[in-house]
Amino acid sequence: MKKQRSNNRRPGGGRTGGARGQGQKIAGGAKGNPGGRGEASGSLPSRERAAVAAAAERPASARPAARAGSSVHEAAMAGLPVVKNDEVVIDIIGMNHDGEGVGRVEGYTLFAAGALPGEKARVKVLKTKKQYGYAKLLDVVEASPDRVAAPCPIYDKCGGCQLQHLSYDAQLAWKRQHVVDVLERIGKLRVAGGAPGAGASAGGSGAAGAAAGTAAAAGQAAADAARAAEHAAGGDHAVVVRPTIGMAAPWRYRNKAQVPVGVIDGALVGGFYARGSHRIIDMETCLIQHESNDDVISRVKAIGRRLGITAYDEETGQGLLRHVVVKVGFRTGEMMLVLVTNGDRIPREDEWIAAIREELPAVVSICQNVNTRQTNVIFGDVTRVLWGREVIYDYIGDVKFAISARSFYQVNPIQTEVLYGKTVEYAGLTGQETVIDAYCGIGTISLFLAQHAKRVYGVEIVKEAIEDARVNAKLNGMNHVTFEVGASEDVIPAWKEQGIEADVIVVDPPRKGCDPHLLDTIIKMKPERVVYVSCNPATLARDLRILEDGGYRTVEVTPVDMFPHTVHVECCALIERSK
Ligand SMILES: C[S@@+](CC[C@H](N)C(=O)[O-])C[C@H]1O[C@@H](n2cnc3c(N)ncnc32)[C@H](O)[C@@H]1O
Repeated sequence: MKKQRSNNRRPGGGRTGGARGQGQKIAGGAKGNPGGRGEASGSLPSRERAAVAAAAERPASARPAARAGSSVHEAAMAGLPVVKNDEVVIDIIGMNHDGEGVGRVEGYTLFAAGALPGEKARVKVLKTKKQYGYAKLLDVVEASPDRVAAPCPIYDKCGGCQLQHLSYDAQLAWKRQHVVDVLERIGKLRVAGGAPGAGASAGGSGAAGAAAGTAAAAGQAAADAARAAEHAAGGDHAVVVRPTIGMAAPWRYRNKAQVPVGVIDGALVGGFYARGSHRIIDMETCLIQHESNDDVISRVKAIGRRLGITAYDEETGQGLLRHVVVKVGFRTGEMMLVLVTNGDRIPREDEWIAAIREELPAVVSICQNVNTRQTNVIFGDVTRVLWGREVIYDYIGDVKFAISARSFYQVNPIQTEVLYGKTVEYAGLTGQETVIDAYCGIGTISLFLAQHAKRVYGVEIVKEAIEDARVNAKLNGMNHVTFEVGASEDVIPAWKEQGIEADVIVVDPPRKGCDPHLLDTIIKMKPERVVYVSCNPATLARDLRILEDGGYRTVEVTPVDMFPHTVHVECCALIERSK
């Protein structure tokens, strides 16, 4: 993507102001709007880490909203250098897990959404806590060379993406640096070339972010050399963190859209909830969504308006159409449309179906899901096929998958193939191995591994996912794969008791990481290799420390960018049994 330098903050922001000293107080101001979240640090000097870590310990939902009077009072009582509504100019020295810029006023940490590392920014304090506070970006006084103009016209309102204002190279470098930071800080691991200044850092000072992509490659070469030297010397090992594998074209990558439906000025609309609210904003295009999904949603809304279909109203519980869900098979082009409705009966159902079939020939499955509960959960329990097939098909690599209305399927199929390819590479399969895939979902990784293994066992806690996994194994003629429903921490010890031994164990847990009992079982089962696929570097680092203490050695970690322009960091780690 062409990098556009900009001195302006994100769309809708103010102008570039004049330079002022770091942390210089400007004025008290009008009422602020409390908001923002803070989580684990990425790329921060050690001084900030304690404050950021403290913020990370509490989930956003548990953090109380600021109360205007008490916030100012508390800040004054605590002797903080700023109080609510102060305006200050600060240097942004890092970016936290939520993509918020991190700055300091006399050692006090402020998080400001939209500000980038290396920038000087004028911000207004929204909320103060004892160790850190939140501020609103008013002006970028000095812009980072990594700042780009976000191409999405609704970026500021939507909240689905958090990093569109950061160049893609710098996003990748920041994700790698975030992994390095947590491995060192939480995992207490030594990262080859991971010390400050040696690796890529979009969160470093000033121009460090600009050179981040190149620095990543240079840091990597240094890392490889360091690792080879250590091996030769037989010394303490260092983990290699590879550069983040990004997308050649990091847009339009999502295969699934779930759009809430509502009414604006009497017309049926669908799009997204405005940031921090349940107000629906109409949207015609989403730049990270496959174009076909945009097209289907736009036409379905138009057909709904033509037929006088009512939209569900969250407050009154009245109205019919709640969500439009669309899935597309990137390889096959097949599409599924799911109308989530507040009730069984769809008025003029035949006309709906006829219009969709005529206008959208790629749609091979039209389903209805009924959800009459007053809840934020999208799907209800009952799904029926209105027309066409129950499933669409798609491929990851050479493996074919049947995807139903409710199946979980990775949303970025291009990068899923990259991630699973890395998993297979780290598993080091020759065709003779027995592999266990813990937290297997619908068996995507299991079947990918099964192409290269003697036997694969998959375990997953959701019964429907295991049913899908078995269907998919059959679809691919793979009868050397066994799936079982249950908690990995219960089923795998039972397998061990039954005499099942694994050469390789693959884990792909949810954000909270692996259950300690499972890690204990892995250590006792002594597989040669463990491959850890993680959507949360912090819990990955925590679990790697447990495996290291249990006689394993983390060899290499590769971040894979599954969700460009968002703060989500996915990675794959190779862990070997120490000799
Ligand atoms: C990150 S997903 C991975 C899914 C799959 N490996 C994939 O790539 O599509 C984590 C999965 O773990 C499942 N899960 C959560 N807790 C579990 C547990 N204790 N034992 C087994 N599976 C669990 C979830 O239902 C979910 O399908």
